[in-house]
Amino acid sequence: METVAGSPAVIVAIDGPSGTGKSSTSKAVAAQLGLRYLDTGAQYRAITWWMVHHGVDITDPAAIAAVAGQPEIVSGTDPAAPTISVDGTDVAGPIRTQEVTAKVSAVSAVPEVRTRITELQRTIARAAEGGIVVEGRDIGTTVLPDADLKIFLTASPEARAARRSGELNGADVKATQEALVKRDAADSSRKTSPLAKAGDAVEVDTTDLTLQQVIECVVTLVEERREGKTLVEGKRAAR
Ligand SMILES: Nc1ncnc2c1ncn2[C@@H]1O[C@H](COP(=O)(O)OP(=O)(O)OP(=O)(O)O)[C@@H](O)[C@H]1O
Ligand SMILES: Nc1ccn([C@@H]2O[C@H](COP(=O)(O)O)[C@@H](O)[C@H]2O)c(=O)n1
Repeated sequence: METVAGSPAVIVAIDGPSGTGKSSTSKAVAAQLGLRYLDTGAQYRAITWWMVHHGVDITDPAAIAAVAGQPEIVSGTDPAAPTISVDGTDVAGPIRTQEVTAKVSAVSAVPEVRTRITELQRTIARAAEGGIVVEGRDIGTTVLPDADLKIFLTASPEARAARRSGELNGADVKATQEALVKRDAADSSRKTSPLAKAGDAVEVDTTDLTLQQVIECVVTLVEERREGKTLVEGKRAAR
């Protein structure tokens, strides 16, 4: 399978805790290299929004599991304009509220929710003929264990909180840090596909890097992987 530009298709998995730069990096890398882009956190937020909107008790995993198959979640994978809708409603704004952010870890820990969303993610990745960058928490470990390249982004909690509070117009950095550390702890300690670095992932600590430096680092890693694939395919063709 080849991309429009003639390069082999690549599947890139980017995981890491909150605020490490997964979305910003993944979007930019995908746009630069002509790949599709999937924000899997947006899908978990979308199903959480649906649960809240339908009055499902978020503290009751059985209640969440019973309706996990109902919402129809559609993700648009253009890195220049990613979209997310639930049952035909554009939820790009509502999924970013404090309420959804506070509840998403509980909903995403329910195994029935993960099975449903993981299937959706694999279907989207399979359909991306030219390749895709998929970002989340369990992409390299569970969703796409055969990805061509796995990256695990990290950054100190202080750096991540400063980035996030900048986004929230100078919100209290300490409170922001506590909230993201709490969410990471919940995501890392759940039983089903927790936030974790895959054994074969390349770890990039972004604490002291600018976003542009991280993007360049990941673009280089993808290009190297593509060159490797071209060599392997060339050898196969020559046999
Ligand atoms: N290396 C960096 N240096 C400074 N700011 C950065 C860097 N990387 C990302 N940012 C900024 O930090 C904020 C969080 O980045 P981003 O949303 O990409 O993180 P994330 O890992 O996807 O977070 P989440 O998992 O919570 O969605 C954004 O405002 C982004 O512009
Ligand atoms: N692969 C993933 C991606 C996300 N989650 C859960 O969704 C939450 C929101 O993610 P953001 O990237 O939008 O911050 C996250 O805290 C996880 O609970 C997940 O479980 N698996």
